Amino acid sequence: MTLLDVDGIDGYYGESHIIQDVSMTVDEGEITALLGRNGAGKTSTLRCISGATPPEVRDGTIRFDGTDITNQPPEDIAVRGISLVPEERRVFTDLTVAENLHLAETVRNKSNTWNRGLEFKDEGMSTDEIYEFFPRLDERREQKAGTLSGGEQQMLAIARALHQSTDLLMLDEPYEGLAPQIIEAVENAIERISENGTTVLLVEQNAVAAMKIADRCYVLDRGEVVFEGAADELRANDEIRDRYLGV
Ligand SMILES: Nc1ncnc2c1ncn2[C@@H]1O[C@H](COP(=O)(O)OP(=O)(O)OP(=O)(O)O)[C@@H](O)[C@H]1O
Repeated sequence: MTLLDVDGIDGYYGESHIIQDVSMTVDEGEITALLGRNGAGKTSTLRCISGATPPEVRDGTIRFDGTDITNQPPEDIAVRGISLVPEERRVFTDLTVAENLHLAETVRNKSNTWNRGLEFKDEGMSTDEIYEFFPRLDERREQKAGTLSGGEQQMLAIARALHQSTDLLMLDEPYEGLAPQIIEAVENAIERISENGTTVLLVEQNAVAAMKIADRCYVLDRGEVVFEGAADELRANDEIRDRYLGV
């Protein structure tokens, strides 16, 4: 079943037409990867979906679970079950792991009442569930987030997102700046999240790593979709990989 349906969107930063007629679907239970070089428009596409502005969507439709969410405020989209872990990870470096998680939980509970009567339809993961899911974070509860490794910080950022009820988890370049063996740990975490029933939209420049765990892939170039297909098809397509991904 299609969970997210992006249908011919055009996204603009002021007069710059950056996202050009982009269509993609994300099926429930799958890991979908959105790939492309630096500046291809991956982050901008995620921002359109999450309701962050800019860019502004001037044409086309974004439907989540059948509902039109195009250009809705980000908090209205979040309560429907879409969670975004942005590229910059946004953990509070001076706070401990436990404090970071506590803060995420507090914000979730508050936004239930703040959101003009809108409510998350389910609870997110509890702190205990999160520690079960990420044993590394459990071991480092009292450690300041700023002293964690890059991979651990990424896991903490993902854990914070899962504190809100999440049907679709969108990850913006989770492997950026991580050493290969750490990438593997984050990969494993994403796979377990997927097996646990959460649909994943993974944005990555590291196409090789993303193709390993993705079911379907989209490749963007200059704000346009230039390939869509199964991860195996992309792996077998030397031309597209060479031309748009450099791998
Ligand atoms: N706030 C902004 N105002 C104007 N142009 C922007 C803005 N943010 C991004 N762009 C432009 O939009 C295009 C796509 O950028 P985007 O960040 O979406 O690409 P990306 O594929 O995510 O690349 P990266 O890996 O560098 O994040 C780029 O040409 C960029 O310069």
